[in-house]
Amino acid sequence: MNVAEQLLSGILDTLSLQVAVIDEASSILYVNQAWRSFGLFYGLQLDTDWFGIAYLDICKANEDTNQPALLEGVQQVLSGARDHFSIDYLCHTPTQEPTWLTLNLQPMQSSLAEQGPCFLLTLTNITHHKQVEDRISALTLTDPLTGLANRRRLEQFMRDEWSRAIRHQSSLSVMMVDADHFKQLNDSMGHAAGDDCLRQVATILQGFSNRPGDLAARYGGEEFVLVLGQTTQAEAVKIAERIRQKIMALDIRFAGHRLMTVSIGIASLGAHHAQSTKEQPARTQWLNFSEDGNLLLEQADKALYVAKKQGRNRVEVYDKHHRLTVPLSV
Ligand SMILES: Nc1nc2c(ncn2[C@@H]2O[C@H](COP(=O)(O)OP(=O)(O)OP(=O)(O)O)[C@@H](O)[C@H]2O)c(=O)[nH]1
Repeated sequence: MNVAEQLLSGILDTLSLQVAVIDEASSILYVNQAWRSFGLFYGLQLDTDWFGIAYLDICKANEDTNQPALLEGVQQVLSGARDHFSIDYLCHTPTQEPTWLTLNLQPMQSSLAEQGPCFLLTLTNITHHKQVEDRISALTLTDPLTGLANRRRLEQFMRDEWSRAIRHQSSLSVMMVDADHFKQLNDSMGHAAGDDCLRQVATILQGFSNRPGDLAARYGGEEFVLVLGQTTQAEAVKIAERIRQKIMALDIRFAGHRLMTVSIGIASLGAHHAQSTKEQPARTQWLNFSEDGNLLLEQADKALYVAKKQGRNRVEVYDKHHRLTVPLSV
């Protein structure tokens, strides 16, 4: 090795990036030290002979990399169908915490006379970057005051739960919970005490969001939403009553001796919304609901409005006061 070759080899072995060079048949021609070291996590020795092993075979033998998008991308670069391929994947080794890697593959500028075209393959550890991304994404979906889901998260969740309920023809209930006379509470106790009350209401709602299909969210101001998957209207009414009682039991008094209470509006998607007719069987009607979870939120809000009008500190359901007007697109 001349000086330049020694330096180059030193540079490649100093990189924390895993580097390999493969040929058109995906056979490995070279791996650097970081690549060998990562092999240790799979129980391989540092002096494992990688030369000649087909990289695509390694990918196919491993659950993390045996995915159509990855295999196809690699094959496309090797066949010249594309000039670059990159993919992120989660890598599980037997001895290490799961690691996120970015795979990059591209043809090299120079090729070896006897090997034909060569391709540079790099694997970059992006675990830290992914963790930060997850934290940021969690923050953008959380209400900072109460720690509940925020409106953006609620809207995502509603879309998913709505389509799940339609797909499985299961029930789904949504309740809108609004603190009564909260302006007065703020005015008499101060904004900080108001914030504390909102946190206490949030804790109670969170306590009723126990299953994967449930979500407690702050809708805005002193208004909250509780989504209850696979919950009928009758069940939701019972839960809402318990919530109303629990909030009264906090015994928060303001403006003289007024007790803090909440009004609750409920809307549900359930079998009774899709009664069959001669012309159209129930199933067809169900599937004809527009794919929009916002409908339930709007209906719950209307029921809440009725609860407020009827004197507050009460639970109202949407279809008790309104005929359902879900459009059936026939
Ligand atoms: N402390 C506190 N108050 C808030 C927050 N967000 C909204 N509010 C207050 O909540 C009050 C809501 O007042 P209104 O919309 O008039 O409703 P209300 O007084 O509860 O009356 P009803 O809903 O009709 O019973 C306003 O005074 C807002 O300033 C918050 O994050 N913290």
